[in-house]
Amino acid sequence: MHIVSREEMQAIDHYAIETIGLQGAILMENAGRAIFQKLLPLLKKEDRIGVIIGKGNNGGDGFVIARCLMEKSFQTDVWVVPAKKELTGDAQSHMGIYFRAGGTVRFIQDEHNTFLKKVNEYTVVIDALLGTGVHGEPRSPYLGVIQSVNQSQAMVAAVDLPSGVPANGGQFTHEAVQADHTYTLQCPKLAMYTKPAAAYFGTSHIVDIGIPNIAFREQEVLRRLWTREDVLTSLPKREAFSHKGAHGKGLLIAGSTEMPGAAALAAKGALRSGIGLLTISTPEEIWTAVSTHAVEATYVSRDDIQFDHYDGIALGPGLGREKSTAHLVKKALSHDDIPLLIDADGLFHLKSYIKLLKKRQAPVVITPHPGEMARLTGLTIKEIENNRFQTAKAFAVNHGIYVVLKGKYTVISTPDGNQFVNDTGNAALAKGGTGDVLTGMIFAFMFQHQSLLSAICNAVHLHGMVAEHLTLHSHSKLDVLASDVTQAIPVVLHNFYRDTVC
Ligand SMILES: NC(=O)C1=CN([C@@H]2O[C@H](COP(=O)(O)OP(=O)(O)OC[C@H]3O[C@@H](n4cnc5c(N)ncnc54)[C@H](O)[C@@H]3O)[C@@H](O)[C@H]2O)[C@@H](O)CC1
Ligand SMILES: [K+]
Repeated sequence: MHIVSREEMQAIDHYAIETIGLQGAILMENAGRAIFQKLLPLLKKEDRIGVIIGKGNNGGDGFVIARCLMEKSFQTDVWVVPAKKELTGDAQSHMGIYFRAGGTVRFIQDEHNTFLKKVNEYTVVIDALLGTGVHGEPRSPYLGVIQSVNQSQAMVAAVDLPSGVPANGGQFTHEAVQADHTYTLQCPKLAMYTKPAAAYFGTSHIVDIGIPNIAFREQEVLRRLWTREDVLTSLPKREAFSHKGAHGKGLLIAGSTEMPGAAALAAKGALRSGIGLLTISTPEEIWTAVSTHAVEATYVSRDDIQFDHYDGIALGPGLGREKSTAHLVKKALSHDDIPLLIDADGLFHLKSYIKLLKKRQAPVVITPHPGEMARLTGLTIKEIENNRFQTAKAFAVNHGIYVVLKGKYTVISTPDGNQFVNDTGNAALAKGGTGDVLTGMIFAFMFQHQSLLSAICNAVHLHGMVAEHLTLHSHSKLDVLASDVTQAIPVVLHNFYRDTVC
């Protein structure tokens, strides 16, 4: 499923209407009807429903929903913000259809006080005020209407976007509709996956309005959600006659005397995700501590690493930021025919050797959180958070690497500019150590998947699913530990494999 910016959505609508010939009024009919069908199971006969309509095409969708509600005899008031003559195009057409089908409306300008009273009596409000066409802070009278909707006790169902939320996300401080349900047309907009916009959507529903796939291909939308179906079709098969050497001989350079746990967690993540052979390079003082948790691994001292012996290298978790560990990053980068995964303190050192990235033959994957990304790019964390998609893509393309920008919706960017969004996981993962586990999972998958991209995306997806599994069955979001995540990988993998043919 694609994820689009406001400009991409407008271009896709335009292509569907002008090139394909699927008229805007038909798309609007599809949109309104499809939303109504999805909304129906949530409605009760005794509900008092207010449909609130703005001046653009979002309002037009509202007229279709209002007609569907009327046809099913729901108690509905339709409130219109602009004067009648201000409605144009497809919205005007659907207002006409609604009137000729027997519908009536009330204008907020004419009955402002009645509207304020009524909005508090509704049990359901349909927000069809503003959609992808909004620019900046909602102006009067929209802002006041939005405030009234937010103060009411009604269940609020937003059409396409909660009104006032910018489709592209980014920072905003103005008031916008706080929806309980948002019915997003055709495909998610960027706002659904960015802060603070994501918090306004309530439960999101994707509504198919019939725009043909060719419209997305022609607009070359390079961003999409990585779904369960993607995982099921790309999880690796383990061949019956395969041997340990066929599933990756990996070197994990991680851990320090202060942070032995990071090495253990990354190792455990890799071992639980099917790596064939794992060698861990940590300071010798902590071999015993780490090997208690990763008995299946072998160990090599930092001075004796033979980089060429491995199919891939992961480095960074708990490595430490001392100068003495920086040369390991340089060495790993210099062995440019070996795939490399860099995380945590490895990213700290990477900043000094960033020019080496472009010289490499084999792929590089980095897994920064916003703080690490800020340091790498020279931007602030706020700037990263406000432009997650743009900054991750620019960095991946400029340096020819895969960037896994972690967060509530982890964004995976490829060297050729494609982006994939993960929507699994929850706040249980907002703890030290869970990133180390993810590094291990990605590392192990790198050796076992047909494509590096599906290895990364599957690891991120499953890592999130493990958190969801734990909080669904046995833990609260508070008490999940990174080591619990490593322990629950098997049950989640088992469930996925049960659903595949592998
Ligand atoms: N043919 C299409 O393009 C389709 C569009 N659809 C709907 O149309 C929406 C987009 O329609 P529009 O482009 O007409 O835009 P909107 O309906 O989102 O709103 C545009 C109107 O709001 C005004 N406006 C913009 N910023 C404002 C602000 N800050 N304060 C107050 N008013 C403001 C504009 O002047 C314009 O009149 C989508 O979100 C979707 O709901 C659907 O009907 C499907 C088909
Ligand atoms: K809306």
